[in-house]
Amino acid sequence: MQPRPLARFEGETLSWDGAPVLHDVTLSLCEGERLVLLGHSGSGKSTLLNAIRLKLEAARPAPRIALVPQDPGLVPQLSVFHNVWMGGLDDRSAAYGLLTLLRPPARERARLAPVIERVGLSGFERRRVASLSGGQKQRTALARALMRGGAALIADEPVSAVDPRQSGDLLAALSDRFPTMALALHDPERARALATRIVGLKAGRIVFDRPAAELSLPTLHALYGH
Ligand SMILES: Nc1ncnc2c1ncn2[C@@H]1O[C@H](COP(=O)(O)OP(=O)(O)OP(=O)(O)O)[C@@H](O)[C@H]1O
Repeated sequence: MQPRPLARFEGETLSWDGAPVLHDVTLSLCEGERLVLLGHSGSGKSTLLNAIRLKLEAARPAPRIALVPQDPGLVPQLSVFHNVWMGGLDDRSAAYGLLTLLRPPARERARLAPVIERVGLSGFERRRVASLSGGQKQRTALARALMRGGAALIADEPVSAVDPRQSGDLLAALSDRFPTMALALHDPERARALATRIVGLKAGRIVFDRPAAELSLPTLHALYGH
């Protein structure tokens, strides 16, 4: 049986405020795929991820999705624990949310502990996000997505601020958790290791959309040439 497309584009132009960014986009994201977008800064990776998110949100029934935006959208005044906990906010009542904000119950701390450990932030639970390094903030955002879970993950350069040794391990944690993923990455080697399919963007277009195993590193690096 063919995998089911969760999002599909047929010759679409993707724009911001009427200004086209990507032309003639034909693409689908199917269940079970790990789709990685590669291309120069400004080539439209975030634009395409945003369009994929909108398609997923518009589907009926809409799949549960987790997001790791480029600007991670953490609440800096709150602790690591609270920011991660917010990944599951809409699974709980408002009253329970308020209670947890005021005084995290032990069972909630225990529930989050494995996720916080998975991203290497054990011991940082009580630290305010404002006081963290860029990489620690990014790991907090990844833990929030892992906490949320869902059918699909959309992540925009989710490991850009962590060191290369950790980034492979963090991407593995994401692919263990999410059956379907669409990610922007900037590292062709990481992309090849993670992706089932890679989409290359250049000069306002998709220049290739192929299984990762069929793409050589020189082909991927050529995206960044002039
Ligand atoms: N929210 C937005 N509102 C208006 N224009 C936007 C918005 N986001 C992106 N753009 C524009 O779309 C074009 C492509 O940007 P986009 O962020 O999609 O590229 P990118 O490949 O993700 O870049 P980077 O690697 O630097 O994040 C740029 O010209 C950018 O100014």
